[in-house]
Amino acid sequence: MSDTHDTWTLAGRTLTSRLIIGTGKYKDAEETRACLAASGAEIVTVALRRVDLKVKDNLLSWIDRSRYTLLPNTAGCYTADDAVRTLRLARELGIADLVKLEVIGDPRTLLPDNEETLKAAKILLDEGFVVLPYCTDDPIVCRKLEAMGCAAVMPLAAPIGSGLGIRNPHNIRLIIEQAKIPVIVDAGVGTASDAAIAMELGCTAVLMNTAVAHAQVPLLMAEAMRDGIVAGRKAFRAGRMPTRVIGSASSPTAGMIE
Ligand SMILES: CC(=O)[C@@H](O)[C@H](O)COP(=O)(O)O
Repeated sequence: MSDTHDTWTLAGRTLTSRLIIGTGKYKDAEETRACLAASGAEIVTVALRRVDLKVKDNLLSWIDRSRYTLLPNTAGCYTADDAVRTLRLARELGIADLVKLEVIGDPRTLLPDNEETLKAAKILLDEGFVVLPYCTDDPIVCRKLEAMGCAAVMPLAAPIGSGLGIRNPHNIRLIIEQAKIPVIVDAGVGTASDAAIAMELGCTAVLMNTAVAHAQVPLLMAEAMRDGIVAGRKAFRAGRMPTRVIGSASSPTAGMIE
């Protein structure tokens, strides 16, 4: 079955790739560009606070804006005020109105601060930003973010950079069941099977960075993630067979030679 028509929509954009990729932690510009291309991603996210705007050859300049939709993010922000200020700056620089809101609650775990995230989301939505918030895998927080008008919800799989994979598939399932907007698993994916599981659960897309950038061979992992997401999505659409605890013969038993 062709995947050509299995598109999804985010804030009015029609997208084919269900992988959103980060741009941090790569060795250099060449590796960044090669991995982005190999991942097949159409949206790439950039941590605004880590871009050195004083330098001409900065991370932003490595990204072909005619090819990718740029999703500025607020990585490194610990309060709603910080995040809002950072995104206002992005708007002034003409970077984008489609933004990933990330407000971190603690430098050790890098877990999101939901209270500050909700506060920042309200301000940003009032100012006309299209907000994609990173949050815990909490169905209630996701419901509130959706009700406020966020364009998607992005619950974590596990802490940023942990590579632990989906820690609570049950919560992700609950979030998907209730959501009328895209559910994008963000952070903590470690390998292609994690991304496939996210898609098999019914997520709309997956956002990742470290699993590719810190793989032994990042380029190969970028391809593996691309393929894992396609496989997981196909499996979701195909529908898993009913599981059973006892065996069932693969070949028909009728007419079997005695
Ligand atoms: C790139 C980005 O936005 C990160 O803050 C994000 O949450 C990705 O997490 P991983 O690095 O664990 O994939």
